[in-house]
Parts: sequence; structure tokens; C-alpha cells
Amino acid sequence: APAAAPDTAELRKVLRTARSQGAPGAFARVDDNGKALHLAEGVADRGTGRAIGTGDLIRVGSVTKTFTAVVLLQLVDEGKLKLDTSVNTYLPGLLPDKRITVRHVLSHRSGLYDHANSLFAQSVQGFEKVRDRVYTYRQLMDLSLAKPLTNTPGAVYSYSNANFVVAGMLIEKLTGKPVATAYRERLIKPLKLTDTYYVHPKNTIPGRYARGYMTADSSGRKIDSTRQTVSWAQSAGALISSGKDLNRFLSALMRGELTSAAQLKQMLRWTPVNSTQAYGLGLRRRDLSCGSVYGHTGTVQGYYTWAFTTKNGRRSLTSFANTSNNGTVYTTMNRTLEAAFCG
Ligand SMILES: CC1(C)S[C@@H]2[C@H](NC(=O)CCCC[C@H](NC(=O)C[NH3+])C(=O)[O-])C(=O)N2[C@H]1C(=O)[O-]
Repeated sequence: APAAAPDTAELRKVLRTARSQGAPGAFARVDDNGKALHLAEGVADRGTGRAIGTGDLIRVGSVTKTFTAVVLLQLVDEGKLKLDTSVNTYLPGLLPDKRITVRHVLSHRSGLYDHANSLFAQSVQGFEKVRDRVYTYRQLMDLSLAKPLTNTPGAVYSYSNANFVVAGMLIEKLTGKPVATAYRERLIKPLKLTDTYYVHPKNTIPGRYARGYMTADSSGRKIDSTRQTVSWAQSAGALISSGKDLNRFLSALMRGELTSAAQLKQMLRWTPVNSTQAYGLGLRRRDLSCGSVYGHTGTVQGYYTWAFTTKNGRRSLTSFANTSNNGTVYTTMNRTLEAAFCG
């Protein structure tokens, strides 16, 4: 079970270490049984020197996948689709193998090739090519389907952003509305997530936000990567949010406020990733020294995010660093989970 209280000293040490390893700024917000803890080190903006704060809006990357999965599970509750039915039943002819089900897509077991691997083989050049591009879902699927399936549908976990492009296509087909409407009507408004936006295809961030600085492959030079459409990801990674909102969303999810108990149970059926991690439906499980936590991580250029909560949703952590393509910072920031939950 989680420790009595988060280890604030250790959290601060981790954030300071991340800064020393190349993150211009880093923060951690813990919501612990209604009490909020705010820690921040460094800057949100290298140009102005403005200090980063836990209230800064951030690009959350693949934490978007959890929002997308919850919308689809709400549609299951509404009888609009079934998890073990072929994707091609709802999107005729989309996928090359009719054995790929909705559940395979949401648990990264479809075998669909991750088009991000091609786009970002060269980190900075790849990013510069796509940062202002606007893709259709069809164009993203063409990028993925240009390569063969990586595995037999359902056989193994193989992470692919293409899965949550398909999930977005399912939402738009089954609701008849853009995914932005589904996020807003089903999650953002009901939970009053006032810092959460799906602005695609715009490349700007509203309000007060952290600038992001990706790290170049060889030189380690920092490039301001704040301006981007994240159109290569969309329902797989384009949400903008804040620590407060992500903590609120994950807590509500695990308290059973967003889906039926039956669909939350489906979300928590695990495919092993490694000895301390597993993947459910759009949800990661991280096994810590004091127990498991549930949420998602996110990486878009210049933005590293961790968002996790306890099984009962009473303690949630969002930690963040405004850099990317920096494995040392990533490994360091992973330590915010033990500090926040196991003390
Ligand atoms: C599985 C992940 C880590 S990667 C996946 C998704 N993000 C991406 O696929 C973007 C990858 C390129 C990011 C870029 N890296 C490179 O260009 C490397 N050549 C950088 O670090 O700025 C996301 O978010 N997910 C993370 C997740 O789910 O935690």
C-alpha cells in the first residue's frame, strides 16, 4: 500500500537531478486525499527565464491514449461496439487482417506498425518535417499499413501509436462527431478539466504553458519544439492538459466515475510488458516497491509526462520535464513514482 505520505525531499532531489541532466524545467504535482503538493524546479521558458510551475499547461503525449480508451469503453457501455469484434466490422476494409479486434487495438496487440518509428528515425529532422503538418487519419493509416504487421493479431504486446489512430477513427465513426467533441462532452466538461484541450490541427498551446525543448541526437543541443500540431498522433497523443487535470481524470477513472464497473474491469485486464509493467486497455500498470499504480506516460518532442494514480484513486501524481530524447532525464524522472507513492 502507498506510504503514509509522499517523500517531498526525494521528489525535489529527482527534479533537481533532472535539471542537472538537461531538463530546463521539471515539476511534480501530487493530489493526496484532497491535499495538493506542488514541486517545481527550473524554467518554463528559456528565453524569458520564467519559472516553471505545476499549473503550467503541457503537451501530454500518450496520456491521451487513456482518454481515448475511456471514450471507447463508454461507447461499449452504450452498446455501440464490442471489444472482441473485428475493427473491420465498424470500419470496413480498414485493416489488412479481419482478426484484429477492438481489444487488440486498445492493448497494443494488433501488430499494426508504429508509423512514428519511420517519422522519427532521425529525431530533429523528422520532427522539423512534421511539426506543422496536418494529417488525415487515412494518411496516418497509410503510413502504418505501408509496413507489414509486426505480429499475429492478439499474440504479443507491441506498442504502436497506430492503434490509437484506429481508436480515434472508431470514435468518429460511432459518434458521428470529431474526437475533440467526444473528449469535451464526455470527459472535459463533466470533470471540469478547465486546463485540458484538444486543439488539433492548431499548433499552439492556450493560456500559460511550459515551452518544450527536445534534445538533438548527437550534439545534445536543445531545440524549442513547443510549436507543433502533433498531427502525426492526434487521438494517440495530441491532448494538452495540466497536473491538476490529469490527476483529477485518473482519480475519477479508478473511482469508477467514468465507465461501468464491467468496462473498468476490462481496462484492468493486463498484458505483461516486462517484470514490473503491464498494459491494459489504454492504461499502464507500474509495479512499485509498495504496490501498483495506474496511468500512462507521454513523450512528444520537448514534453515528458508521467501521470499515475492508486487503485482507489486517492493519491495521484503528475510529473513532467520540458525536454525529450534524453534517456538520462527519462530514467531520473521515472523515480518520481516511487517518491510520490512509496515514500
Ligand atoms: C512509448 C513512448 C515512450 S513513445 C509513444 C508516444 N510518443 C511517440 O511515439 C513520439 C516518439 C518520438 C519522440 C522523440 N524521440 C525521437 O525522435 C527518437 N528518435 C523525442 O523524444 O523527442 C508516446 O507518448 N508514447 C510513449 C509512452 O507511451 O510512454
